[in-house]
This record gives sequence, C-alpha cells and structure tokens, in this order.
Amino acid sequence: MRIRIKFCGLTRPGDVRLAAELGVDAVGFVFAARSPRRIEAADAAGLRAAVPPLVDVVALFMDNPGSEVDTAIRALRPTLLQFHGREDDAFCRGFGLPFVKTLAMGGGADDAAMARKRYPSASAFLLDGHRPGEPGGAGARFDWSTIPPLPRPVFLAGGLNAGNVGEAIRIARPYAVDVSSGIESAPGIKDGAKMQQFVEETRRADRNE
Ligand SMILES: O=C(O)c1ccccc1NCC(=O)[C@H](O)[C@H](O)COP(=O)(O)O
Repeated sequence: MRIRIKFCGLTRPGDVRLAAELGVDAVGFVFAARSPRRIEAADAAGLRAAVPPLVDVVALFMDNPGSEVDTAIRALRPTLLQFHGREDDAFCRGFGLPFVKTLAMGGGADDAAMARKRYPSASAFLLDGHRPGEPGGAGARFDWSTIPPLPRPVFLAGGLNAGNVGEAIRIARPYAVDVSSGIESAPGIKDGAKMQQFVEETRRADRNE
C-alpha cells in the first residue's frame, strides 16, 4: 500500500501549491499557540484556496479552547483535525470531523500504548518524538522499532527528512509519514528542494528500492 505523506506547518500559499504538485496527500496548518508556524484564522482562506481537490486539509491544535477550534474550522474548512495536547476523546470528536490524535513517544512506548486506549474515536494516531506536554515540530526523533501495536493507522513523525525517511519506512512501515522542520529553511518556511527530495525518497522506499 502506498505510504501517504503529510506536510505540516505550512504558512505560505506557494508552499501549499508546490506540496500538492509534488503529490502529497495532506497539508497541515498549525493553530497551536506555542508554535512559530501558527497561522491566524484570517490567513486561512488564502491558504485553503491554494489546496486543490483530493488533498486533505489538516487543522492542528494543542490544548486550544473549543471556541478557537470552532473559529479555525469555520475559516479553514479542514477535512481532518489533529490534536496534539491533553484534549480528551469527547473534546476531539465534539467538532464532528475525523481526527488524528498525537501520541508522544519521547516518554517511552508505554506512554503511547496507554494513551491510545483513551481515544477510541480517533481515526489515526500520529506518533511523534517529543516528550508528553511538549510542542511538536521540534525535529525530535524516536526509536522507530518501539512503535506499540495500535488499532488505527499510524502517521510516523518526528525528525524525519529526506535522509532518514527511507529507513524509517523500512523499520516502521507506517500508514503515513509526517514532516515539518525536515523540509524547511526556517520555521514555517518550506524549502522546495527539501520537499521534492522528501517525496522522492518516500516513493523510493515505497518501491522497496
Ligand atoms: O509544527 C509545530 O510547530 C507544532 C507546534 C505545536 C504542536 C504541534 C506541532 N506540529 C505537529 C506536527 O504534526 C509536526 O509535523 C510533527 O511534530 C513533526 O515535526 P518535525 O519533527 O519538525 O518534522
């Protein structure tokens, strides 16, 4: 099965258009307060307009109040939500959209294994290398061989780049790979060459080359 690709933390319409041209499956926009990639609801319409059909639009939150989530949903019209903080299952499912729940692997696989039980409504889990309570987008890797069995598709994240995504795929065989800092020249500023190389290396791993 083809490994899906999510580019996260986009802030510029040109980067969104290039991501879609490169064939990524999802683009993520960060509304978390603790992020240098945060976008405002006022920016969302322009970014949304740059996303062509059949590319998932992911709105990402980290313990944002429900009112902020509602405002972001109205502005961005996402197809998928991603919750990165201490949000519980009822909160996450309360907006009527499918959601991905981030599990922090920086505290150890047991944390993630225990956490998954608390999100029966999640459509997928994003496993990231940060420690519990920390923001993502930190380039934090974890041991890809420690992924616990999970009842939902796994998005693998944390410190991925064109140089290591092939190894990560061979070890973890995830449903999707997710990247932010590994395709940037600065936080929120995506680098076209890094984006293209990341897609090429993911496709190469897909072909088991
Ligand atoms: O990307 C951020 O700035 C961010 C801030 C706060 C919470 C989550 C955040 N990103 C979550 C993502 O899904 C990132 O793509 C993921 O952490 C991987 O980031 P990276 O290690 O930089 O590839």
